[in-house]
Amino acid sequence: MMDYNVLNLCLPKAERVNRMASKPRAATRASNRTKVQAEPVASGTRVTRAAAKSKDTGMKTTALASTTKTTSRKPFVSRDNSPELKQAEKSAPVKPKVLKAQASVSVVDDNDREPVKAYLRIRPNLNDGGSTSKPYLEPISDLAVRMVDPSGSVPSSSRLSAFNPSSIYTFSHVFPPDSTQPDFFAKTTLPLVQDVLNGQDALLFAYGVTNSGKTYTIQGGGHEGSAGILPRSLDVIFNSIEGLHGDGRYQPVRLQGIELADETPYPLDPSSQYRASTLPALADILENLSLSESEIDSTTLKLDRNHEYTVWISYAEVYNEKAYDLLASVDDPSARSSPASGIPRPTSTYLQQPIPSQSNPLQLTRKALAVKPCPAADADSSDSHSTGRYVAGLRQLRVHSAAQAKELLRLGQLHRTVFGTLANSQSSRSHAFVTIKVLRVHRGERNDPSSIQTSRLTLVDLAGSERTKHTQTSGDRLREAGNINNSLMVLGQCMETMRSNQRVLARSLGGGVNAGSRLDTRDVKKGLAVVPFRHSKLTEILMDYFVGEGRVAMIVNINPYDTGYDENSHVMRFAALAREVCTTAPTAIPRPVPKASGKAKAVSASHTRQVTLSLGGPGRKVSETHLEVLEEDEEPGEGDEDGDDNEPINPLVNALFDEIEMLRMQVFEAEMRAAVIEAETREEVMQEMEARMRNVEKMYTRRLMAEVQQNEMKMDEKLDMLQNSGLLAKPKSVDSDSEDDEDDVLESIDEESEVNLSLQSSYSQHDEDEESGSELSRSPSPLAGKSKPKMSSIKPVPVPRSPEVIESDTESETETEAEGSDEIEEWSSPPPAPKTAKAGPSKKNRLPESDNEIEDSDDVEELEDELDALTLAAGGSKDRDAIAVIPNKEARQKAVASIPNLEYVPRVGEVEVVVKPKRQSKKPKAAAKDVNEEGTLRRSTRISRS
Ligand SMILES: Nc1ncnc2c1ncn2[C@@H]1O[C@H](COP(=O)(O)OP(=O)(O)OP(=O)(O)O)[C@@H](O)[C@H]1O
Repeated sequence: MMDYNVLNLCLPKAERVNRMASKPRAATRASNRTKVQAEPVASGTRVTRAAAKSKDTGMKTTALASTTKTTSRKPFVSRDNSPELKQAEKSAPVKPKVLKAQASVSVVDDNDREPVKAYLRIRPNLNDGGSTSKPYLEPISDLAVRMVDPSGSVPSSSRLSAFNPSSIYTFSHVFPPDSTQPDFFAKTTLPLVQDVLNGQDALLFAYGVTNSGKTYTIQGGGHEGSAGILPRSLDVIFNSIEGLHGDGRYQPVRLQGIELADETPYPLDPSSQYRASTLPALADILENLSLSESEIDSTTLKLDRNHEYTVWISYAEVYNEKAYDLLASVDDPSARSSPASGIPRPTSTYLQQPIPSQSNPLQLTRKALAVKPCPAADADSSDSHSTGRYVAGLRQLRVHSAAQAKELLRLGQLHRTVFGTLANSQSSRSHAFVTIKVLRVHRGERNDPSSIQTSRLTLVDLAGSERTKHTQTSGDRLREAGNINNSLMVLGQCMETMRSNQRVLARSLGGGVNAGSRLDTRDVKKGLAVVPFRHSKLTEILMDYFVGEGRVAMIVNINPYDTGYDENSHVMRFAALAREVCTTAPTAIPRPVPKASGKAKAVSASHTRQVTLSLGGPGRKVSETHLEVLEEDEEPGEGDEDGDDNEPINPLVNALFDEIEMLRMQVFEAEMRAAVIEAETREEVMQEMEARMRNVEKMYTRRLMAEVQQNEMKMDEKLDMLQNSGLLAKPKSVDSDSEDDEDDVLESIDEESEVNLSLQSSYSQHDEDEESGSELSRSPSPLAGKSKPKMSSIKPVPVPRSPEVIESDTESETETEAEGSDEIEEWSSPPPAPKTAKAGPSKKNRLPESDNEIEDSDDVEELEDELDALTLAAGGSKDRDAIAVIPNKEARQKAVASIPNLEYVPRVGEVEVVVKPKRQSKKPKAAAKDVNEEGTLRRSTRISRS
C-alpha cells in the first residue's frame, strides 16, 4: 500500500485525480487510515549568487476560459525537466477545478510546473532603532541585490559573514525601499488573485526577521495608500465578482470539501450583556490597532460572467506550535449592520467583554485546534489529490463585501494581538494564515454541488525569525522564539529535502534511460528522503501547497539598516533555496512518513499566560489592565468532521483494499515501464539517426575537399601547359614597378590563401613546384593577376587564330569544349574580342576586364569562384587533365617539340600522338579514386587534330 502511495505521487496530480475517480468512497476511507503522508519531490531553479537570472514576468494574464484537455502521459524523462531550464516565463494555463467531474479533469503537463517565486522587499530607513545608517544591502538590478557584510574585514563569528563579505542574491523581483504598496501588490499578488478567481490555489508567505516589514506588506500601514496586499486582494476579488454573487447554498469544509451550508445561525453575540456595562470593552483598548479601511483598490479583473461566486474567509494562527482560530469568537457577520455604513459588521465575543477591575484579571480561554490529514473523500469530490492537512474546526465565514471581510480580519487581528503580541511591543510572535476561499459554480449548475469549484488564496504572515542573543528573551519569550525558529527551520528543511529529492529523481530517471537499463521504482524510491512536513504545525498546514498544484510565492522582507546581518543572510539563503523548489510536483515519489510520535501531543498541556494591556491611546491617560490567556490543547478527535479515524477496521475490507492498491501499483509500474521503454526507443532511434547524419556529413566533406584539391592541381597543370606551349606567357610590357606588383600579388594570394584552408594546400603545392627550380617559379598566376588591379597591365601573349582544343576523351565534356575553346581563343587573341552572351563565358566565368571589376574580386569566395571559372574556361572539369589550343599541325608540332617529355597520344583514328607526362605527383588518392571510378580521367593530354 505504501508503494502505491509512493508511486501514485509520481503521476501528474490531475492524473492521480483520475485514478482517484475510480476509487470507491469506502476505499478511500480505508486508505486514509493507512495512507502515508506525501512527500513531494520538487524540481527547482538553481539560484546562484554570481549571475542574475530572470524568472519573473511580473503580472501574468491567465486565460479566463476554462478548457479541459486530455493529454496522454508523457515519458518520465520528459516529465522531469528542470524548471530552471525552462524558466522561461510563461503564463500558466488555467486549470479549473471541477468537483466530482473527473471525466473532464485537466491533465497537468510539464509546463505547469513552476518554481517558487521569491520577491525581495527592502524596508526603508525609518530611523527606528537600526544601528546602521548605511544599508548593508543594495539593489543592483530589478532582480539582484548585493549584500555586504558591514563588519567588513573584521573577523566575524559567523561563517557566512567571514567567508562571504559580499554576496549577490537573485530574486524574481527586487522592490527597493521606495516601492509603493499598489505597485508591490500588482506585481506579486494580483496574478495570484486572478488564479484564485479562475479556480487555482495560491500561497503567498512573507518571511523575514522581526521588524522587517512583513505585517506592513500583508496588512498595510495606517496612512493613505498604505493598504497591504491582503485588503487589496479582497478589494479586487469583490470588484471583480460584482453582480456575480452566488446564493451560498453550499459552504466549504476542510481544504477542498463542500457541504450544504449550515442552517444554524452563528452563536448569539453574548457581548450585549457586557455592553450594558459601563466598563470599557477590550475592543476600546485595541481600537487604534485597526487596519486602514479608507483605501480601496479599484482594480477589477475580467471574469467569466456565466459563473457565480461566493467568498469565504478563515483566519488562523500558529502560536507556540499550536493552531488557533482567530475568528472563533466572531459572531455572525451578516447578522449585524453598522448604523453608519449599513455594512454587516461582525463582532467578537472576546473583544466585547468589559475589562474588569485591575485587581481581577480578565481570563480569556481559547482552545488549540488539531491539524489533521484531509479525508480522501475530499479528493473524490475535487480535482485535487488529498495529500494536505487542514486545521480541524477552523471556521470559514462567508463575506459579502470587501468591507465586511476587512472588518472580520480586523477582529482576527485584534484577537491575534490580544492573545499573542501586546506583551511584546507589537511584534508578531505567531504565524498568521488568512485564507480567502472562492466557490465558483456555473449559473446553470448552481444546484449541483459536484459542479462547484473551490480555490484558495492563503496569505501567511510568518513570525519574525530572530536570534535569542539579540532579543535577550527569556521565559515565555524564549519559548516563543524557539518555536518560531524551529518552525522556520523545518520549513527550510522541507524545501531543502524537496529540492534534493527532485535532483535525485532527475538523476535516477536520466541515468536509467541513458544507461539503457530498466528503471526500478524501488531503487528510485530508496534514494529519496522524507520531507519533514510533520515536524512543525506551520509546514503541516502549508504542505498541501507544496505537494499539490497552484502557485507559491514568497516575499522576503528585509531591513538593511538593522543589526541582524547574519539573520538576514539566513533569510536570503532561505529565499535562494525556496526558488529552487517546484510547487506542482507530478514527479513526487514520497517515502512513507513515520506517524507523528505522540510525544508532541502528550507533552503539550494547557498554558496560562499573563498579558498586560494598556488602556487608552496616545495622548490619553494610560492605565493598565491584565488579561489571563488560557491556551488549551487540542483534543485529538475534536473537529474531525469525518469522525472515522477511530472506526473499527474490518480485516477483510482492509485486505481487499490492500489488494486493490497492489493491483493499482502493478498497473502503474507497467505504465512506467512502458514509458521508460518508449523513451529508450526514442533515444536509440535518435542516436542512430545522428550517427547516419554524421557519416553522410563526413563523406560529403571528404569529397568536397578532394574535389577542391584536385581542381587546384589541375589548374596548376593547365597553367603550366599553357605557358609552356606559349599560349600564356609571362608579361613583359609592364610598368616599372611591375615586379613589385607581382610580388604584392603573390603576397596577396598568400594572405588570402590563409583564409581558406583548402586553397592553402593548393598554393603550397604550387609553391613547392615552383621552388623546384623552374623558370616559371615566379611567374604570376592568372589568379593572382585577377586579384589585384595592377595586374591589368599584364598583357596576354598573342596566339594564332584557329585554335585547336586539346580535349579529354570524356564524352560528357564534349559540350564544354567549344566553350572552353572560345574562352581561350578570346583570352589569347589581341585585342580581346567582345563577348556575346551566347558564345562567351558568363561574367563569372571569364577573366576580369577592367580595374573596377578586379577591385571587387578580392575576397576569398570570389577567388574560388573564379578558380572554378578558369577550370571551366580551360575546358576542363574535374575529369580533364588539360586543354591546349594549337592552331594547326605545324604549330602543334612546334609546341610539342618545345615541351620536354611531351608525348602525343592520338585519338582513335589519329596518327600523331604527343603525350605529356603528368607533372602532378601528389594527387590525393581519394580524388584519383573518385575520378577513376567515373571512368573519365585520363592521365595524358591528347592533342586533337585541327
Ligand atoms: N515599506 C515600508 N514603508 C514604510 N514603513 C514600513 C515599511 N515596511 C515596514 N514599515 C514599518 O516598519 C515597522 C515594522 O514593520 P512590521 O511590523 O511590518 O514588521 P514585521 O516584520 O511584521 O515585524 P514582526 O515580525 O515583529 O511582526 C512598522 O512600523 C511598519 O509600519
